[in-house]
Amino acid sequence: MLRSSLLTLTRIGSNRLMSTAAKLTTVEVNDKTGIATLTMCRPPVNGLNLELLKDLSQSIDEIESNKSRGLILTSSNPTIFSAGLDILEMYKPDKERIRAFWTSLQDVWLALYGSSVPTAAAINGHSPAGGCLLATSCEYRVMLPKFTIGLNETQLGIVAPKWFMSSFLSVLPRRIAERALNQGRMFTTEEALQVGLIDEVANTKEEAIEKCSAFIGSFAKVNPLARALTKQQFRAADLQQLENERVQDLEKFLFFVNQPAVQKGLGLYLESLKKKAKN
Ligand SMILES: CCCCC/C=C\CCC/C=C/CC(=O)SCCNC(=O)CCNC(=O)[C@H](O)C(C)(C)COP(=O)(O)OP(=O)(O)OC[C@H]1O[C@@H](n2cnc3c(N)ncnc32)[C@H](O)[C@@H]1OP(=O)(O)O
Repeated sequence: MLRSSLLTLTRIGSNRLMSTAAKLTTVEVNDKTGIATLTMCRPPVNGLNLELLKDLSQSIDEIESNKSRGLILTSSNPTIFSAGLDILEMYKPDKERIRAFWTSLQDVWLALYGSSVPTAAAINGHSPAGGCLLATSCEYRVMLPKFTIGLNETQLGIVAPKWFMSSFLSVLPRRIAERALNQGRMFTTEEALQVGLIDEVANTKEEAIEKCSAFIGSFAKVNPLARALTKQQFRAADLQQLENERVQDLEKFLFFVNQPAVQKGLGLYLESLKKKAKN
């Protein structure tokens, strides 16, 4: 398979480390637990661009087909889980590339939210927008203190599509989810724990991974097929909705993102990020 030819396999202690040639993600399988840790490593902020999304897709597929016992998603950056979609993909976009970009984001969501293996996110840094989408696509979340997480799209003058809302709603009560989305609210770790957006707090990345592993281990005595089918039944309606509307969803995104007012807003937001970075 093409994927195999892109992979290098290294052994670190009892762990197997698989990394893609471009190294935007690594997959490390713990030989004792059989759990795969999928790490995003795209400096400076794990912005989800086309290449990172393609890597994520391939890594999730790899983990599914290797029959790992579970998947833990995390980041190699010590303060940022993911800054969400790379705004440079949406600002003054290239016509063909932006289509591939959005289609890859749909692929990642379908693969992660619909994954047959237990999934958990070790959120070791800030996790706005697309970062929050990835975290809420997993079944369990452990976050480090003093970071923020949420769907802040309305703050940028953009709208979270229905399937972003599905992930959010699979975690939060409807009333809290609706208000937070309308406000574009970012929750601190403590607030996120209080509303149930995350499940646990850990003091270090290692501790977060241990807690994620313990969650995945809680299924050890459950029949894997029964567990996977039960999870998929819970998520089937959300997944089917995007499967049915993929093309319309892409066209809606392209129409929306190409509106002059949206382009202007994205340009101003990028400038503000760059100014902040300089100060
Ligand atoms: C009705 C139908 C609707 C249909 C659909 C319509 C619309 C589409 C919806 C699209 C959905 C989008 C979801 C998203 O994910 S949008 C992205 C949202 N992300 C953010 O708002 C995060 C912005 N970033 C930050 O808040 C911070 O950078 C941080 C992640 C908290 C990290 O802070 P810090 O460590 O201080 O780092 P800096 O801020 O200095 O950043 C370093 C560097 O990285 C650049 N950068 C940061 N985030 C992004 C990004 N998301 N995309 C591109 N670039 C980013 C930042 O500009 C700095 O760059 P320079 O070093 O070059 O200055």
